[in-house]
Amino acid sequence: MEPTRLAAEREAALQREAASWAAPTDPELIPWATEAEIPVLDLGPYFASGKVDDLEAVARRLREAADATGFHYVSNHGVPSSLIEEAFDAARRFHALPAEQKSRLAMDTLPSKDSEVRAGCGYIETANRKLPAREKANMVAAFIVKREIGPRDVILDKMPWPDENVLGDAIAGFRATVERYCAAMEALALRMLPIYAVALGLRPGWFDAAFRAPLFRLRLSAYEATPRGEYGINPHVDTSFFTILAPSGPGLIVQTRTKGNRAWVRAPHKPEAFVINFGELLAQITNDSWPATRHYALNPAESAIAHGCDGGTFKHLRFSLPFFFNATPTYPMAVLPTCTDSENPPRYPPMSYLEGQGVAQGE
Ligand SMILES: O=C(O)CCC(=O)C(=O)O
Ligand SMILES: [Fe+2]
Repeated sequence: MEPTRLAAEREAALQREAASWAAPTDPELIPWATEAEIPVLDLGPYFASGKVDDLEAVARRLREAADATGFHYVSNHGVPSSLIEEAFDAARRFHALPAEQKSRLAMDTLPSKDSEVRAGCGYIETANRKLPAREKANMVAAFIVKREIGPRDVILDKMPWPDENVLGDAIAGFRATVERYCAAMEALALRMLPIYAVALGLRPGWFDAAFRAPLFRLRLSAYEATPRGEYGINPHVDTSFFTILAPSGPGLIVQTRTKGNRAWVRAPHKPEAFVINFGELLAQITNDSWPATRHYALNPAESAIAHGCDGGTFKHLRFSLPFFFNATPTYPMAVLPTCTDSENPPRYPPMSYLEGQGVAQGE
């Protein structure tokens, strides 16, 4: 079957499957994850020394996390907390702009000459049915930019940035901050690749060739208090290789699969750490041995206030900054040699992100 058809069919199958995930909208019904269920990988020792022993130690932890639950945090990642705060502040200032200004940057109304380059970028308002497209609305607003070096030349310059000349102080420095945050996230993602390679039984530089011109997408999301019975963002898996997520407060719910038993748990908020979600591209090359993380989010502001906490730094709004990280979008990604054998043949033909997950993402 043609790879793109295959990918489209996979997305359709995934949507059907997602409809059957029993994901409670009331966070009170969901237990908090234990430390064992969601391990924190300390990147500090390996990043500081660059030594093989430290690489192998953190890779072992990753392997355990992947086998046990398929989800983890990273701490001592080297991204300054001041930059993360600035990025949250940029998100806050963007979402505080007048609705009329934001609607000029709306994802589906951008000029057609840029529509291919800007597919999936720009502003989506709250109560949208995009990303993911599901029956229930996503009670989240977002501003999305991406960078894709390659034939389509999707550079940050071509993103629908708010006009700082027109909007003045309210948004001054926004683009510079977002670009600095993207650069820091990309550098972190690239530094994490050897850990992923070693955890998968490969040499540290295994992923270098596939990630020469990585595609990334950054989303600045704002969740108002999620009404009862609704989702902030519907249950889904990310299309990425992995996603590095910074939430401003609690509200992320993930499905663990401890000893094969799937269970929804509330991910505790760890301001000093990033959350890492495995995406579909990683699932593809691991022959589904590292499945994409099922997750959703809501802003439990009301329940947080009832429990004597103000819902995070930003009171009633919850912000999150997911950085979706991918290989070079045209690079054919084959199932890894360590994830297949004669009894477990590859489930997927070599397929680039653009031929595969990118189809469902509307690239
Ligand atoms: O806001 C969150 O914690 C998760 C967001 C998310 O899953 C996404 O945007 O893909
Ligand atoms: Fe996600």
